[in-house]
Amino acid sequence: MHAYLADLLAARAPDLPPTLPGGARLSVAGEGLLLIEPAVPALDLFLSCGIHGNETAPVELVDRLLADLLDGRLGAGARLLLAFGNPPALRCGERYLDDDLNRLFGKPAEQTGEGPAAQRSRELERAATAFFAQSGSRPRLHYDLHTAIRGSAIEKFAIYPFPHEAPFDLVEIARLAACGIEAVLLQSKPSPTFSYFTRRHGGAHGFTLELGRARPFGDNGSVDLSALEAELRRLVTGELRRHQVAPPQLFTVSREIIKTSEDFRLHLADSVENFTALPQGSLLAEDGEQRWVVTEEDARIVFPNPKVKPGLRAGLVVVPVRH
Ligand SMILES: O=C(O)CCC(=O)N[C@@H](CCC(=O)O)C(=O)O
Ligand SMILES: [Zn+2]
Repeated sequence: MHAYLADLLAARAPDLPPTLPGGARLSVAGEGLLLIEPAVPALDLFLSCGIHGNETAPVELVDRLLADLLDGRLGAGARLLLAFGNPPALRCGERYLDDDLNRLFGKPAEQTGEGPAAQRSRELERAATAFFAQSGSRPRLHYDLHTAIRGSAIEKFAIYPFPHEAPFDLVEIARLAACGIEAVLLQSKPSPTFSYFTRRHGGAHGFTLELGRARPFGDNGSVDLSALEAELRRLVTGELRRHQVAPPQLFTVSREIIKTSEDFRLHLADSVENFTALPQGSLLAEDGEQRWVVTEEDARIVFPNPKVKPGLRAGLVVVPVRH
């Protein structure tokens, strides 16, 4: 772990130079928020990590990129916003403290309240909005880097937030494949997530990336992020490739299972992994009178979690896109 992250986790003030060795300006845009501005950027790249405080592999990855930018081993040819999303939760190694940050984006204060997570989500929204407001005609990318609670039959996958009237972008899906992302889930409705927010309100290609399983700092050696890191390093230097690679598996999100009360029961063992097949006709979940029966052919479960707060997503039912 390098100095900036160590200071952030220890709640010490950062000790940063005003410029990088190559001349790009460096400024602090808030706690865990760094803005890097070269004179003539080729693209605008926002990397966020640690939105969930126990998801450390992406935090270590961004820490490495930042350390190389600071000592000049990596030159900034892109305008960059780096966000370590939830410092208090990172300090505790918890997914979240008062509320799940990634369920608060784009929501009005009447729905989120004024707790620390709600305030942080608004600070992150402001930073992202201000960042992309200065992008002009430059390409805009946001990768929100996560890891999953459960094991997964597909280790590295991405969520493509609902793009409304825009088509799913095949160049950006190919970029994800070049990053080692094996599957992309195409969302069919809006979400209260950071990547949906930057897509909707920042005009960015926003994606959530799931990079293996959530583990503590220093325990992430088993997940291979080398292809992602190589592409991020290219993007940071300002190189925007059009990748010609085999496409990842595509899934559409058929349904979101929303827990409505504490009576919610998910009929899946805790050991069931992401992308496990769901037998057609089986009872997936119940909540009082409501029953979720698997109607889809070839359905899989992603992010099953019966412990979420009522009102939140307790799982996604996804189906493969037939080519
Ligand atoms: O493994 C899990 O159940 C959750 C892992 C995680 O934090 N995933 C993100 C996905 C965000 C999205 O749908 O774009 C989340 O749940 O916030
Ligand atoms: Zn997460």
